Amino acid sequence: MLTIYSDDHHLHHGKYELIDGQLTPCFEKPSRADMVLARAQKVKLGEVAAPREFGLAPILRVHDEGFVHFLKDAWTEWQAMGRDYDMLPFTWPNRRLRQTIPDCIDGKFGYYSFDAGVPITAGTWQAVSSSVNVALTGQAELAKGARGVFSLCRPPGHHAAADYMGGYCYFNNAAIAAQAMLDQGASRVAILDVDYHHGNGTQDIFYDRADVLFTSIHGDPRFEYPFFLGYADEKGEGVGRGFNFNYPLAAGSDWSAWSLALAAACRQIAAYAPDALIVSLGVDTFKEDPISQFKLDSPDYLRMGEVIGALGLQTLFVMEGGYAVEEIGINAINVLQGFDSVT
Ligand SMILES: NCCCCCC(=O)NO
Ligand SMILES: [Zn+2]
Repeated sequence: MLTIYSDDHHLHHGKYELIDGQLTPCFEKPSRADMVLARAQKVKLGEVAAPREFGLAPILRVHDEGFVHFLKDAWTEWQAMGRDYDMLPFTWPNRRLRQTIPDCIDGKFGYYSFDAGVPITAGTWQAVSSSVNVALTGQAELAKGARGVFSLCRPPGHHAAADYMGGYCYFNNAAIAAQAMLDQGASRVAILDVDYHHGNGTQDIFYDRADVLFTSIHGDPRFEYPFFLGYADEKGEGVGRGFNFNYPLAAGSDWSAWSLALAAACRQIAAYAPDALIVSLGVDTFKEDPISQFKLDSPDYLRMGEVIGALGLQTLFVMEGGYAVEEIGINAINVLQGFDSVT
């Protein structure tokens, strides 16, 4: 399987995130993608190609213009205030507060984010732009007829909605790739989000649409981030009703429980008969993941890939989460090898 990868992800390395009441060294760090790339090369998964440049147009097909330009100019504006350390938001427009965009960068950052998991640094803009180009180059390769392509995106994207970032995500790589497929003539695209966390951003982007089916298997939001989306009763709205399926699972879920949800999601995907499938590939479902509470083991990822491959769909895998750095490469590439093993 072809892998699309850019070294530009090294330009984004936040120092701290606010989690569990403490400023904590970022779990979302460059070594994650380095380990996945190393594993792909070690097992000779296939060619590794650099991304092509697609510019802002495909990003603006998904994200709000004000949001995009905030992200583009943020670091410069931050530095102009004499701040040479990472940006982090610290206040958000909650219920009954004005949904207005302040002039002050701290207010703007709060308006365009939903948690304190999105440090912005000098290199963040370049890194997130390249991460989108990695997804779009993968989509372009799929459009040439490839059965499966791996877009090794970093930073990840599935928590990012049209006008807010969060959970280590800035631009929604998978959503931008899905929209590109539709803009190039696809009628229906299915997204399967296997990350441990609900893809609230992806769901939000396509929630009122029938041309993208969103399915997600994740930690139950009653106990797990992102808490405020990802419940089973979220089915879509308007013409999008019936095209959103959430499979929240209890803490401690292992392959026996997780695979049942995967089978259910695959039944929905097969019935939808999409032109292509995008998999938001997070492997923070791993039993040793430091911030997650599922119990999948490395061999389970081979089986995951086999089940996805059995759908018989052209598939773009877009890297999302996974923080057990020693095993992230094995687990992510196991999915792709499992997919490739299905003929
Ligand atoms: N800072 C709270 C947890 C962020 C989760 C990031 C992730 O892996 N999402 O899939
Ligand atoms: Zn995750």
